[in-house]
Amino acid sequence: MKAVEIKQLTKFYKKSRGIEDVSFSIDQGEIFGFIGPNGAGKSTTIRTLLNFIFPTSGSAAIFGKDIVSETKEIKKMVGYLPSEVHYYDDMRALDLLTYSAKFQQYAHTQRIQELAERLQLDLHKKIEDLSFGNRKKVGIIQALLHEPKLLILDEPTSGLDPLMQHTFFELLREANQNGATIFFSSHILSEVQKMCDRVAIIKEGKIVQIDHVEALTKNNFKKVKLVLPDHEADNLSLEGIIQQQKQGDQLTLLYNGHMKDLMIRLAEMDVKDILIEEPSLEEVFMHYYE
Ligand SMILES: Nc1ncnc2c1ncn2[C@@H]1O[C@H](COP(=O)(O)OP(=O)(O)OP(=O)(O)O)[C@@H](O)[C@H]1O
Repeated sequence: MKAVEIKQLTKFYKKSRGIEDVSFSIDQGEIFGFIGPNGAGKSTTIRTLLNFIFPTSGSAAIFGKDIVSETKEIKKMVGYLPSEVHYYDDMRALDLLTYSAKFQQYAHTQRIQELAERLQLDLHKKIEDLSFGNRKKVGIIQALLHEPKLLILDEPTSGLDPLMQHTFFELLREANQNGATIFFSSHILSEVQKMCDRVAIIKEGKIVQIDHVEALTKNNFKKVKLVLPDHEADNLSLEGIIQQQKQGDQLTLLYNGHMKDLMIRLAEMDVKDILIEEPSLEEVFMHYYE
């Protein structure tokens, strides 16, 4: 059974497009990245999965349960961190989390304390007195508290300082080692590259690519840095060059053609130095959006 199975899911807000014909699945135990620019449809997908909004057509299941008719069962298995955390401002963080734990039928006072300590959150402050980042920590604790089988995280690191991001990723890895599946939506590609096994790229409401992070960055593309003398041209024309940029005496190419063709072309040139490396997910990703 898949942790998440989405089949031709479509959501229109009246006439405007949210997502269209989205299909993919996430295996149990996977850390799955979901990336795309603003307005691509990441939150719409997540909100539909959690039954906050109804699909226009298509279907999806979480651990075999239908997202519309069996949402109650799904909620027990899912920890959700929204991109923006809104709470009752007048409550203390501790009271809110204790209330939330009771709601989930979990009396986990010790776990609340433990997570708050690791995230350096003062539980005795009122929500309204917490900074954006500290509110986010309340959301993280709430999502992790009942040790859910699936964690759905929408832009989870926004507002966290680098040290806290590190702690947060540690907590996620621990949850994953204990069996949790993680669905990680983000537009910060470096963190998706660091955390995720596979990634789906969404653009204008449609999935444009699904692959292993490693395959996306390793198999298809190479980043080629050439140092050229002044008399060489500022650009290179060769099939397979996706992008090129000249800075000083350095020409950087994003290339997905045959290596041999590139070698033959370079052999005709006066190349002073060359470096061939794997592009970052960001460099590959940007290409999908041009
Ligand atoms: N409540 C709504 N009413 C009408 N249109 C909406 C609504 N919510 C989202 N949309 C539209 O649906 C599309 C997808 O938006 P969505 O918020 O899912 O994108 P996103 O990938 O999460 O973007 P971001 O990274 O900015 O959060 C956008 O064109 C957006 O304008």
